[in-house]
Amino acid sequence: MLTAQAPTPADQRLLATIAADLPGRRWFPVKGASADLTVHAVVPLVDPQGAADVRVLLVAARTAGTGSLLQVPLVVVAGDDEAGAPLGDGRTVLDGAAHPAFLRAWFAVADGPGGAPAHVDLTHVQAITGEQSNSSVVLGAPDDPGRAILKVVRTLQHGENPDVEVPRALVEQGYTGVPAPLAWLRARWPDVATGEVGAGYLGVAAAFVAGARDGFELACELAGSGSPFAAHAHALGEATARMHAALASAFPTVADPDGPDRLARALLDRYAWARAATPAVEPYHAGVVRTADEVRALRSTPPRQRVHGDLHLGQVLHGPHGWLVLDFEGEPLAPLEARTRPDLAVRDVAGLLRSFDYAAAVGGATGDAAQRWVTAAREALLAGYAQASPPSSLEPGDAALLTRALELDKTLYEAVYEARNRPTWLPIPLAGLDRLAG
Ligand SMILES: Nc1ncnc2c1ncn2[C@@H]1O[C@H](COP(=O)(O)OP(=O)(O)O)[C@@H](O)[C@H]1O
Ligand SMILES: O=P(O)(O)O[C@H]1O[C@H](CO)[C@@H](O[C@H]2O[C@H](CO)[C@@H](O)[C@H](O)[C@H]2O)[C@H](O)[C@H]1O
Repeated sequence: MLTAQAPTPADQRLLATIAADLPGRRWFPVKGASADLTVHAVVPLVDPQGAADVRVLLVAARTAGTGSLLQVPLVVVAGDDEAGAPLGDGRTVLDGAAHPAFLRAWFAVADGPGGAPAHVDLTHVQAITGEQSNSSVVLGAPDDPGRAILKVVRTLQHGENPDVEVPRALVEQGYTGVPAPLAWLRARWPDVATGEVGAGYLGVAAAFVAGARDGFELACELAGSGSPFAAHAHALGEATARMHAALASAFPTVADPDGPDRLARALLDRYAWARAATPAVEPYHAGVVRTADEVRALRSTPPRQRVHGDLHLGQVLHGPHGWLVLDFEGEPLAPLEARTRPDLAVRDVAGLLRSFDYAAAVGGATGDAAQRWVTAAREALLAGYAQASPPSSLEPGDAALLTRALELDKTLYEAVYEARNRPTWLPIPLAGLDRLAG
């Protein structure tokens, strides 16, 4: 495992050169607030070919109320390059995430069964440009059967990375609904607030699924053209049920006698967290309290188990053999401990249901047509999930209340996510709050 080093004045100068560019990047976690950026540490990666100078900066980003540690891989090359920023000394600094020198350096020290993919052409790289919180790069030429995709984690945390731990456990179970992890890179660095040194993941590479479509792009396209998504949604419901069964056999499940009370409190806490982050949720307070009261009156909730934690259409791929699930990191805005805790499986179903609202809105469906598209997709997803799950211990009315409460919980989270990351998308969760708690 690598150990981060103290930054040099040259690293602070590198950051100063690119700092103005960072807040505009999709992965930058706090939009619209002025962030104080400093290089906290540097991970020593070296290009084995010595073709360029690789600098992986761990940048502390502080704004009023939040603080993050961001991974910013850079490559410094001699001469001019219009893709980068001149350093004023005849050299240029480039974004490293998709640069062959960074990728060679990364794989030279990564762990895992595919740690040194001699068969993958690291000069043939393509950065993914979708709606993502991290930076993913596809490695290898289109006809290369050993293609991989490397995810460079942008917001770093100490601890296990569920995106490595969970797919590995599922693959060991013989489950085929996730791309197999091939390589991962860990490092030690001091915590920004306490200085305590801990270890965390900088990135993970997985087998690339060729010929697959991002579920969100597919759903937006179908919603926009007025084409149904119901058959896909039914299959996605079935795939989600199979994923939950595999997770329940790979990780412990726990009965939760205090489930209704715990969930009611969690919903109220979520509201308080969201209200502190954005005043836009204020009008829904009474609706949240009402739902929490209904949840508290439930007789029981199902046992808790390991779940995906942030399942939505952007986390699933529609491939030649059906749906595959990605990105087991849970909600990026939540602390790691909360993201790995056993939880209600129906939370993932609620996440997917929310996604249909997003796909209709972003895909451009409007009015009654949008409403019909969303309703058909919702019903099909729930039917597919129920069909492939063991019989529920809940009365149908209680199951519907649980799903609605978890949808409301997710929508409050989304309001914060959008306020921070994509303020122009905030109306999507606010419309959801109107429906669920208006
Ligand atoms: N194994 C894979 N094969 C093909 N495409 C993938 C694979 N993993 C991720 N992708 C694509 O990359 C996108 C981002 O991946 P994801 O793990 O969701 O990253 P993030 O944490 O940044 O949201 C996905 O939406 C998908 O389109
Ligand atoms: O995919 P991530 O783990 O980065 O998840 C975060 O970002 C998602 C957006 O990229 C966000 O999802 C929201 O937008 C999606 C469309 O872009 C939509 O499909 C989801 O339903 C909606 O929640 C997710 O909440 C956030 O944690």
